Amino acid sequence: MNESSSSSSQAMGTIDVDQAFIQEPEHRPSLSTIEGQGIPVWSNGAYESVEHRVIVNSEKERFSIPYFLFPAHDTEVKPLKELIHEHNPPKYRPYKSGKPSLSTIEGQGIPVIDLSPVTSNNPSLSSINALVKEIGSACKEWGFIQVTNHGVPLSLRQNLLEASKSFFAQSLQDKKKVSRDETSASGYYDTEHTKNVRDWKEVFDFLAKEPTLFPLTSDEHDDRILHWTNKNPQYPPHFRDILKEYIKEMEKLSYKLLELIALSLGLESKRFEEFFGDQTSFVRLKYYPPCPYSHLALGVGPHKDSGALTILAQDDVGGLQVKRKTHDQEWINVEPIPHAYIINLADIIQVWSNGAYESVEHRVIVNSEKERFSIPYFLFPAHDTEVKPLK
Ligand SMILES: O=C(O)CCC(=O)C(=O)O
Ligand SMILES: [Fe+2]
Repeated sequence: MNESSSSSSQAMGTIDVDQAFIQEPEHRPSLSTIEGQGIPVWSNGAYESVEHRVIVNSEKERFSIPYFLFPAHDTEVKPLKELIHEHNPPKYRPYKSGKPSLSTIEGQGIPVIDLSPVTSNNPSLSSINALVKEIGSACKEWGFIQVTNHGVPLSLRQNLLEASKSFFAQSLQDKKKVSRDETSASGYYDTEHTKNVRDWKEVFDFLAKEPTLFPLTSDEHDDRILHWTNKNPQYPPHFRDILKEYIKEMEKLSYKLLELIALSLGLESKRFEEFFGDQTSFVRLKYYPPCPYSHLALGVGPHKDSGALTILAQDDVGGLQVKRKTHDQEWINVEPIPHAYIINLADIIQVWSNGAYESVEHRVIVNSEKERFSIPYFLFPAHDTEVKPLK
């Protein structure tokens, strides 16, 4: 099914696997066994592999002896060219055979930092200094942090999560009433691609500032400015109010984080504030439907965030992975910690810090059974900020 027909006629949960969702081999989620890849690929999908299972018996034991026929490890598995023609274009991309290495590991390691020194009353100077140090090493070594005692009311986060679930549970037709369009970057869409591969997700974006000023073109001599406003879904009730309240909390938290990051770099605590007067930040509600092709698709392909930083709430399903910066470059699971926020440094902090703090590659794997919700807040400076290393 091609992309335009899938996006216009069906909700994502029911889409057939599509070339556009298939990840390059090196980006595929890890598999501990190979499934459905030999004959189905060679036959260009004419013969599909079939899901099967073994039930157990309460009284009898059972023995079986499968023989798993695998080709040589260096076989390039792709549809046979005799089976490809105009009416039957290739359905799979080539990949190397062999048992894929277990490419993700359980993730202890991503630092968890308690922000109470900057969220409680009357903190001591020494506790703030210790926190700044902790933030500095987490930024250098990981670029990803989980923070607790961040000051964002739990009830507000839960309300927004519930509102998000109600919104995405609507029919595609209803969601498309607030589709993103050329008049504003705000709204619903389900066709985002990361590095030319379509993500298995739906999103709803809501701008932090109304209007958000954005240049019409990227030409620096063109000073025509767009004034973006938000799409306002009628359902669920109070959606907009909850979003607005949540954004206020994200702003507060982001200013605290910017101060800590500035101090950890040896800068004045308010050094970054001037860039955020007319900020172009936005909150994104994300819905990852269960994916029957979880070994081929990703919720979000490997990428780095392009803003200053991202403050992310994830539910308890898991799926976010970070590429560890150390020599092994392993994908590490970012384990859900109830009520914590995940902070990741993005490209603009990397530039401001002159490379001291790098933005880090991450991705989201999908789950074959469970849906997942997450809420990133992308902190971006004003559109006319000239992003360069601070002198
Ligand atoms: O959903 C997530 O956990 C992370 C999403 C993400 O990385 C992004 O939207 O940039
Ligand atoms: Fe991201």
